[in-house]
Amino acid sequence: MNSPVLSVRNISKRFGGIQAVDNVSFDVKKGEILGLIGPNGSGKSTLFNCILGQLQPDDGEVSINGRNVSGIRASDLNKLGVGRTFQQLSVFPKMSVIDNIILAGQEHKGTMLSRLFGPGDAGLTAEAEQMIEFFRLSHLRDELAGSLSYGQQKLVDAAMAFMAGPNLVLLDEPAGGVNLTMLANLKERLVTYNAEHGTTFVVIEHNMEFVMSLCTRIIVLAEGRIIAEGRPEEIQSNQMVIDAYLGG
Ligand SMILES: Nc1ncnc2c1ncn2[C@@H]1O[C@H](COP(=O)(O)OP(=O)(O)OP(=O)(O)O)[C@@H](O)[C@H]1O
Repeated sequence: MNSPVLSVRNISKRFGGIQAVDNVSFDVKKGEILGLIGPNGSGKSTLFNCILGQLQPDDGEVSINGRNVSGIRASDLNKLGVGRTFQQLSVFPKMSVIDNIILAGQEHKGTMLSRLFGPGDAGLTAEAEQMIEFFRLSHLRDELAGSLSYGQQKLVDAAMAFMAGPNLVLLDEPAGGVNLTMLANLKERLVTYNAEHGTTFVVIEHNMEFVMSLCTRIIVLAEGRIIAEGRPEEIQSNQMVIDAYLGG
């Protein structure tokens, strides 16, 4: 089957007088790492939230693996193997790293009340242990998530998103506030996961070095519209993109 993992068709979203996303369409194929870049306020997060069912678009349609998911609840998207990370960290600071990751697994499996009941097991410990090892967090397994450095918490956040056993992961500014050593680690882990599992990523990012070296394709948004699309090297030499974003 050749249908794209993610298909976005004519998505528009307005907030009062602001056209945050304006008739945006694109497809993402299995195994692609797509970067979504653009100036502050260009509509990247709004587009993510429309894709993930956290905002209802005014127009347009989103399909995942050929299935129209417009109007679907965010929690049901998890069950389709869609993971996400947020611009703001979503770890529970007073819980250990392992418990945060197990809990994320419970949520992805649709245990809606898991956050109220706290971490049980639900057969997820072994999976969580593997995820901890994969993200090289074993030495921090039992530490409270809130005691970790910001970069380490971002890795925990990523591990949580990956507990969906995802086909598709949307990462919202994974590099934001992360130091250089951690960044290299994060990028290497994402590339390895992509190569080993064929997982598709869509990444919003302002760190150009990170996004250009991580992604196989880049889409540039400005004022809610796609102004360019191409390979990283094409985007970096695109005059319209330099004028609208990279040049500043
Ligand atoms: N809930 C909201 N209510 C009103 N306006 C909003 C809302 N969310 C976003 N906007 C506006 O929509 C536009 C697009 O914002 P959005 O956050 O999607 O941009 P962005 O590209 O993700 O920005 P950044 O890079 O700063 O995160 C902005 O003008 C923003 O002020």
